[in-house]
Amino acid sequence: MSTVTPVPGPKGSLLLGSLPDFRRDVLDAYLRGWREHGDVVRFALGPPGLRADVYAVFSASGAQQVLASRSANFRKDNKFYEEIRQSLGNGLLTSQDEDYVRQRRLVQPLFTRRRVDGYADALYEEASSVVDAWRDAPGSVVDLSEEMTRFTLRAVTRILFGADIEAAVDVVRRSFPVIGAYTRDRGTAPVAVPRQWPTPANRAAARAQADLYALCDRIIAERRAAVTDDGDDLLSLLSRAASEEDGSLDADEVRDQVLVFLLAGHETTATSLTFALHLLGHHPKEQQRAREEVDRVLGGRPPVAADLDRLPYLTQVLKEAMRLYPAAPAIGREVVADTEVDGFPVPAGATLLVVPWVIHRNTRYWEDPERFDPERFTPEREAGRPRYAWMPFGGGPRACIGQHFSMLESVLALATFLRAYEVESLDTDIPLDAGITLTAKARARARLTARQLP
Ligand code: HEM
Repeated sequence: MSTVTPVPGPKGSLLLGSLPDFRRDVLDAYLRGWREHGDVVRFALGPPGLRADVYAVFSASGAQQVLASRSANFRKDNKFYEEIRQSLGNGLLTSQDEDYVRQRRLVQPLFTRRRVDGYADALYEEASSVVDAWRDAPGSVVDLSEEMTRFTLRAVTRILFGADIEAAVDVVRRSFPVIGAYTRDRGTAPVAVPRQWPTPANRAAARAQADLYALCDRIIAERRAAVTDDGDDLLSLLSRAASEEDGSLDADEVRDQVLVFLLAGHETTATSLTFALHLLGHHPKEQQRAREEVDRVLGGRPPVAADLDRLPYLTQVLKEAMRLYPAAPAIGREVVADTEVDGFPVPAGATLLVVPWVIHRNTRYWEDPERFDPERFTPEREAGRPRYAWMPFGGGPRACIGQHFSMLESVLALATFLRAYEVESLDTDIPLDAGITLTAKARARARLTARQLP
């Protein structure tokens, strides 16, 4: 007979279980769950009779089992992914089975290391135009979150879609937060009213979705009008696949793909960059060390892809920022066969969350976890830690396709920014929003002081 222990967890309120805690501050609810109950925790959400169990995994070994070694037992069939599918379509992030295999095979060539390294010039140009624009910032103060969102969105539309659509910034900034909050709320609600009902939340989400679809259609149409079919960016690749006779991609799939890459390709990296700069702006010593490395390695020349390996301290800073602020704070799955995670039983049909927000703070791997300390990522110290103790990009067969793109973009951008400015953060404790991704809920202001370029 098996001797597995039932999964512990908070009782929560009599009426709604842990749902009010999740609604109030889900990141805090995860952390408290881990502190009080351990590495695998069961949260009961909703009123008795409609209560849904959500299993949360807070250990590196558990994450590895769910995402990699036992990944066949966990699918993207959970409510949260279903909500994303409803809002953003069936692109590479949400698709499964044959659709997924076909889509991934199609876009994979654009994300090989060599190919991504070829985007370095464009990334540097976009980062330089941010640096130029900052010279006119009123009072030399900027909101890092707004600046980084604009930067990453411009970079992704230019590189992946060959488009320069300034209007995209407004539409995306207005629409994605609405979809994010809506997805999170419906994803945890015991019962959600049908999307077609004219409630204020449904109407706002439908409007946001329509605006995003219109934006994607416009990106696709403008691109079609502008070029022949020999482009080699994502949009050209998708359009060619759509016009092939075997119908390997239909028009909706092209739009869904554009939408997913628009979201996944910018908001996440914007969060990493925002918090990397925000943290450096509070830690002048670390900032100075990173800048000295940049000056030493680059001198006066623009950064190139090979500099990623030559800027180890800056990369450590970025990794530490991504540890403290993982852009995907929880990664959801549905359990499809009774199985065990870290020795605890999880039943088929349950929702399961792998939670980098907590794994990145688990004291089993991280001493004094709330402290900003890039030294944690020296090669020696990294080698002493389990692979999944740091996992902002997920892992296993569904790991992030944009990992190298994002790291290259962030390091080149940080090098470009730090070379031109000293950064002083003016806000502490930026409130966070954990919708589809983790974002700053308030401004993260920084005062910039221009430097004499070396
Ligand atoms: C800091 C930056 C980023 C973070 C933290 C991040 C995080 C993640 C995570 C955790 C997953 C796995 C989700 C799951 O297993 O359910 C994922 C998947 C994905 N990411 Fe990223 N991502 C980042 C940047 C990017 C960029 C720059 C792109 C595109 C250019 C991108 C595109 C995607 C796509 C398409 C998937 C789905 C991949 C698949 O299932 O095959 N991401 N990302």
